[in-house]
Amino acid sequence: MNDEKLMRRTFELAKKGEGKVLTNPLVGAVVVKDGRIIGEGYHHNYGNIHAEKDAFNNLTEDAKGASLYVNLEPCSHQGKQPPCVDEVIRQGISKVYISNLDTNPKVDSIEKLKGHNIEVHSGILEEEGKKLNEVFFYNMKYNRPFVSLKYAMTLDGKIACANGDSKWISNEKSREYVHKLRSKYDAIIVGKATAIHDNPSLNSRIEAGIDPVRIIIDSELELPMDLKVFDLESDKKTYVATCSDKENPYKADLIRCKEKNGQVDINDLLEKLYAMNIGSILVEGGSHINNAFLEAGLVDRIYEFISPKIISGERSISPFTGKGCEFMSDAYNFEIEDINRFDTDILIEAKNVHWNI
Ligand SMILES: NC(=O)C1=CN([C@@H]2O[C@H](COP(=O)(O)OP(=O)(O)OC[C@H]3O[C@@H](n4cnc5c(N)ncnc54)[C@H](OP(=O)(O)O)[C@@H]3O)[C@@H](O)[C@H]2O)C=CC1
Ligand SMILES: Nc1c(N[C@@H]2O[C@H](COP(=O)(O)O)[C@@H](O)[C@H]2O)[nH]c(=O)[nH]c1=O
Ligand SMILES: [Zn+2]
Repeated sequence: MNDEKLMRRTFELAKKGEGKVLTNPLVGAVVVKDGRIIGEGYHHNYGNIHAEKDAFNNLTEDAKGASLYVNLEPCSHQGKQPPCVDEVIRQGISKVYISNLDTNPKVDSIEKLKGHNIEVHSGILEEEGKKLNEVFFYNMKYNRPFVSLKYAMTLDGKIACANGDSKWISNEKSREYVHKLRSKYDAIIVGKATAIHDNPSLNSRIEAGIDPVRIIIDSELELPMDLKVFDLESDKKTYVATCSDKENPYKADLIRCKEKNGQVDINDLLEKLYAMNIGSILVEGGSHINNAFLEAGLVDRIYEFISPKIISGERSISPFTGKGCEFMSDAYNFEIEDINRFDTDILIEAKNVHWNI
């Protein structure tokens, strides 16, 4: 087994924590002795034991003289968990292989490991490791949640007919993929009109799906009481983000936000969500909410499903509304990251050029 293969195994293990580690990183660890794996582990969920400790707990033999493969530099600070670096030293590990250094300013363990005569090799599959933990690295660098927009659009660039009907634009395979996306994101946001018109459940309806926290943006507390999101069996909560100071009429908690031009201030909402430990958000429309995020410079990625249908019409709804750019030089710039087919649909994933990790 070579180093890259073992590092890939740490990635696989790390992914088991997807949707559960919140603002923590996804981390997997493998302990190898004489060419054999003698322990594996991962960071299961926020606040819980770290990957290295989990791997040591699963050892089938003594780790003295073994090598540790871990996709992120072992932590060196006392957080919700004790520093992993001390446990690595205590176990008698002789070599540590790392994909990415931890950009958490509290973490700095390389010199300590070397000081204990432990050989350290970092940067193994560094780019893959970064991609795996892009949300964590983004959170560390920008101190706010990572935001993706998702919408399904016709060939002529519409997300709904003029009367608001949009069921369905994308096909079943595309919609199933959205449930996988929902499992990966900590929270999902929709606007008031989408909540009223579509009455969505905003959960993840696939096998082993993980529900995100649900947030509806409703400035004046004017939603009907019988929405599905208010009566959902889920281990995650539904919130209504508002700038009204009226009493809460809903079977859901309120997130009271600042007001901007008579509506919910999106920047303030994101600050509050980050303080609630929400590291990643999937915004599922509609066009006013999408536009509010775009204009606030808060769209980090777009998942655009395109379905080969045309509805035309001046009043049918586009993915983004608002005044729009006056000149092409004012356009928001994105970079295509990936293109995939789901039967008859295609999915374009595009990243805003304005961030990097
Ligand atoms: N094909 C697709 O992928 C999707 C299609 N859709 C379709 O889109 C349509 C709904 O879109 P749309 O009408 O644009 O409505 P939205 O769902 O975007 O909701 C807009 C409302 O959100 C409230 N709001 C609160 N704060 C803000 C803010 N800062 N900026 C903007 N809005 C704010 C406003 O009402 P208030 O101030 O009173 O609270 C506003 O009228 C539906 O027909 C739906 O079917 C929706 C999602 C996905
Ligand atoms: N999950 C993880 C690490 N996470 C690091 O520790 C921080 C969280 O610490 P705590 O509050 O104690 O859970 C997190 O921000 C990141 O820097 N480190 C590791 O050695 N291995 C792990 O598996
Ligand atoms: Zn740790």
